[in-house]
Amino acid sequence: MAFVEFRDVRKVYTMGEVKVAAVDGMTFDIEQGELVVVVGPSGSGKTTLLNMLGGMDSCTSGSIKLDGREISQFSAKELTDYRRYDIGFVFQFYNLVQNLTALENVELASQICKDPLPAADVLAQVGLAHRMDNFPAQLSGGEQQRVAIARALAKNPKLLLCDEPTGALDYKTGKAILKLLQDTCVQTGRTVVLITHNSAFTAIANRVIHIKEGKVEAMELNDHPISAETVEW
Ligand SMILES: Nc1ncnc2c1ncn2[C@@H]1O[C@H](COP(=O)(O)OP(=O)(O)OP(=O)(O)O)[C@@H](O)[C@H]1O
Repeated sequence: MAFVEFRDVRKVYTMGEVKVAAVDGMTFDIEQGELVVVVGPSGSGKTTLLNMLGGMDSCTSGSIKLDGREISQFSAKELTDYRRYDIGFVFQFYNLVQNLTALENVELASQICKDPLPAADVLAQVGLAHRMDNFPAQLSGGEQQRVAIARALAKNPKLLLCDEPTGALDYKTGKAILKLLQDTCVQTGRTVVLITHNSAFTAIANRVIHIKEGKVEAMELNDHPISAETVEW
């Protein structure tokens, strides 16, 4: 049994008379400790896939399992617990609380989960030991994204889900964030899923899932991922 199992998953949105199959029969596995890049053009269903995996949206049919548990059958209460305890999210636009310091932003997440990691330690891990008492407005975009990553990691989640985490950053800063996500995966064994439209990112992954028009077009395993430091786009 794989750590994550997607089996013939569909998500159909209905808008009046029109039905859109955002995810149209996807099947794939993810193993624990992998850095997975899900790549596909705009509108191919990446965010929908991530939202279902993260328990933010339900599937119309099919089966989604994480660590042997059938997410797709969860009640609303079970989904709340799943999002709270099992999943760390990183979004393109950081979503930090502006009137809390970096440390307080991370502590906020720790407060809602069972087995958090110490907020200050995680901030140090992402290279922000010297910026803990700063407010988001006093931090650069890359630093804010590091706080957001620390916030997600402090929950000690089973899965770290990242939706275009470098989308709002310049080239150099984006690369540093990719490196941080790759290091997190290699050094802590955390399973990281990153969605992107940038096919250059596939070179750093252990597993690449190519999606197109709501379907898995191809899946590759990469025995020798390159360091995020050397990736070019
Ligand atoms: N809540 C919704 N209601 C109706 N249609 C939706 C909804 N969410 C997504 N869709 C449609 O489903 C399809 C897939 O969308 P999704 O956001 O998953 O793609 P994406 O690959 O993440 O795109 P992008 O890279 O542009 O964010 C699109 O055609 C989109 O318009």
